[in-house]
Amino acid sequence: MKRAESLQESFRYAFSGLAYALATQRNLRLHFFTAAAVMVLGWLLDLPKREFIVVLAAIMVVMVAEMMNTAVEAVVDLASPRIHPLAQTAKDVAAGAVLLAAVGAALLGLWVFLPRITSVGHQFMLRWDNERILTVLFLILLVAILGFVIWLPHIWKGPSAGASAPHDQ
Ligand SMILES: Nc1ncnc2c1ncn2[C@@H]1O[C@H](COP(=O)(O)OP(=O)(O)OP(=O)(O)O)[C@@H](O)[C@H]1O
Repeated sequence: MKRAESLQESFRYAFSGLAYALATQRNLRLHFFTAAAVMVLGWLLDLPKREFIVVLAAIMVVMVAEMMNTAVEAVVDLASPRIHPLAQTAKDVAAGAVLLAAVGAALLGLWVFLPRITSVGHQFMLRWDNERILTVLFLILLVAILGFVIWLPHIWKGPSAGASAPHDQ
């Protein structure tokens, strides 16, 4: 069995897992883009810190659930490449966990944002007038991160890239 020999190596494997999930799982990328949009909205609306943290936590829960779902799919495909009721249960329950997290996050998002949504344009102009450089830097950073996430599936050559592990499901 392969083991991480140092903390640095453990982190490298963890980042590799994150990159793998982002490169191969369309749903995770979708969550990622939704999260980016929600963050921009929160920033534009000057969301109070406490609410921002709660929204961020909900986003994290959805992403973690999606990654756990990917891990479950990989393990199930490894342990039971053939059709089996238990394999179905494992995959369905993992998918159900993602659904639950996503519905919870969506409800929380509506609760936090809906009352404020009408003032988005006005808030953007205010930000633009008061913090032009910050706004530009923030948007550039965001576009760079999103560009990287879009580009990742085309360049991904990490572990099990060619294997029959879950791919863009
Ligand atoms: N080995 C298996 N035995 C029985 N049923 C399976 C098996 N593999 C998949 N299934 C069924 O097919 C469904 C879809 O499985 P799949 O591996 O394609 O995941 P998915 O739901 O498409 O992935 P994602 O969550 O990434 O969208 C599962 O939820 C399960 O009901």
